Amino acid sequence: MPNVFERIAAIGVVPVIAIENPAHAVPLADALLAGGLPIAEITFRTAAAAEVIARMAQERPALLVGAGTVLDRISLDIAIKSGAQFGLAPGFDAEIVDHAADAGFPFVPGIMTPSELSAAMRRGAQAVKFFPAGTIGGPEALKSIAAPFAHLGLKFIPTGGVSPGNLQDWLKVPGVAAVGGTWIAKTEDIRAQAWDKIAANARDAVAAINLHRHARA
Ligand SMILES: O=C(O)C(=O)C[C@H](O)[C@H](O)COP(=O)(O)O
Repeated sequence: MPNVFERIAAIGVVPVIAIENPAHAVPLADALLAGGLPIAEITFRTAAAAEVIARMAQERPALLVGAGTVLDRISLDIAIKSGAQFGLAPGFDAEIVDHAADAGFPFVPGIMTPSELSAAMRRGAQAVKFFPAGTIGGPEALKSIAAPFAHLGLKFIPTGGVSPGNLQDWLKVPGVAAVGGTWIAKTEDIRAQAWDKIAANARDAVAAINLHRHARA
């Protein structure tokens, strides 16, 4: 069984989700699964996050459920208790990274500078979220920042400003395991229960990943 980081890399795209209503958890999971995208990052930006994670984890075990926007130890504990299989944060916080490691919980901290990358690496991170990817300077910025660390095998998940239009450029950067973004399952589409639209977005994203991988094979 591949570990969580390997599973994320195999899927190649992580939908970042802010969902408001726990009743939408299972239909959203089904839309993603129908689109061939068995992963969700449920952010702690809404009060519903823990309940959504719990419902998805219990009722749709085929979905790899991560907790996003984990900004403190309490959220981390709640994420673990709710059944999240991994966690992510937009920034690097050594206390949270250590707490996750102590709990044996796979965690992806956010970084935007070589110093943060270095600190994340020293604390044992295997993968980092490059955030806010577009604003920092796009794929060229990540290429430059990652170059001195390339021999260490660290994996990157650029997030923030990634879209269907630039996804291919991000995937070309060495070390990028997956891309992340909100475009697949937007809060307003979840609110409107636009499950077919979300499934279609998921399908398109998966197709773009596969196209890139076949072109390289
Ligand atoms: O919430 C977090 O923990 C984050 O890391 C932030 C999100 O990943 C970005 O807000 C993505 O935003 P888009 O540019 O709309 O794809």
